[in-house]
Amino acid sequence: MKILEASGISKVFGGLTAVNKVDFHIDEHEIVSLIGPNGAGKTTFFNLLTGIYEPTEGRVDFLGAELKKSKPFEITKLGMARTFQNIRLFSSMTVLENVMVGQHCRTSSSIFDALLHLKRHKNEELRIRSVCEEILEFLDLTQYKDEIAVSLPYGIQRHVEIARAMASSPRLILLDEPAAGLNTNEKVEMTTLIRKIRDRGFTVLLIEHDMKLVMGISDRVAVLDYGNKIAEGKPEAIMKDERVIAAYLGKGAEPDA
Ligand SMILES: Nc1ncnc2c1ncn2[C@@H]1O[C@H](COP(=O)(O)OP(=O)(O)OP(=O)(O)O)[C@@H](O)[C@H]1O
Repeated sequence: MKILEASGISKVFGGLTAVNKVDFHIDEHEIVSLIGPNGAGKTTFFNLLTGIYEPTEGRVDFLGAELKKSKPFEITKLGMARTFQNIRLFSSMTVLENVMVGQHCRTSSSIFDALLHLKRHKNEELRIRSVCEEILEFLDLTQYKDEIAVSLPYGIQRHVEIARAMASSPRLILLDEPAAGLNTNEKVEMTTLIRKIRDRGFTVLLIEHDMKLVMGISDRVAVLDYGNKIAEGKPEAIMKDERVIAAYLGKGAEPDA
């Protein structure tokens, strides 16, 4: 089942076409990677999917309905969560608190319930805490739950960001360069984590520059170059695609170099 579909989407900034008439879809439970050289339009494409930008033309359908002028928080509520290229954790909060923020869009008690310390709010708090503790357990992060998130190693912080995305109970998780800044061991752990979240039932779309990770984990890979989708297919086919090699990897380069 198609969970997300972009049909002919473009984004023009002044005179620059950052994304040009791109068709794209992702099926439920797939892991799909979006690759391309610097400036190819990957982040802009993510921003179009998540409501940060409105397409200049084309449309995006998520779970069968068009995302027309939807704001990012509305899209999160619909079931799409994302992480960012630069880690965005709350600096004064613990790991558990950061993850609990992710559940915010699923709460039903109001600010007044909280201010008045109503039982409804307390029960909600307990429910959120238990959901988030389970996510931390699932991602082997329980030992860090009371630590200040930003004091932890970079690799762990990236896992916490993904835990926070999971906490909004999304159908689709978008990961923007999850392996950026990670060392070799951390990249292996990240690969394991992404597989694990897919096996739990999530659908994953990632932007990633690390070819080893991309080719090892993806069911499908889409390639952007100067805003155009120049190739799409299984990793083995993408690695051999002449246009991809020329555009992205440089002629004669090995994809896992
Ligand atoms: N807000 C903006 N205003 C004007 N131009 C922009 C804006 N955002 C991106 N661009 C331009 O659009 C093009 C695509 O940029 P984008 O950041 O989407 O590429 P990318 O593939 O994500 O690159 P990278 O891999 O370096 O993150 C670039 O030429 C960039 O300079």
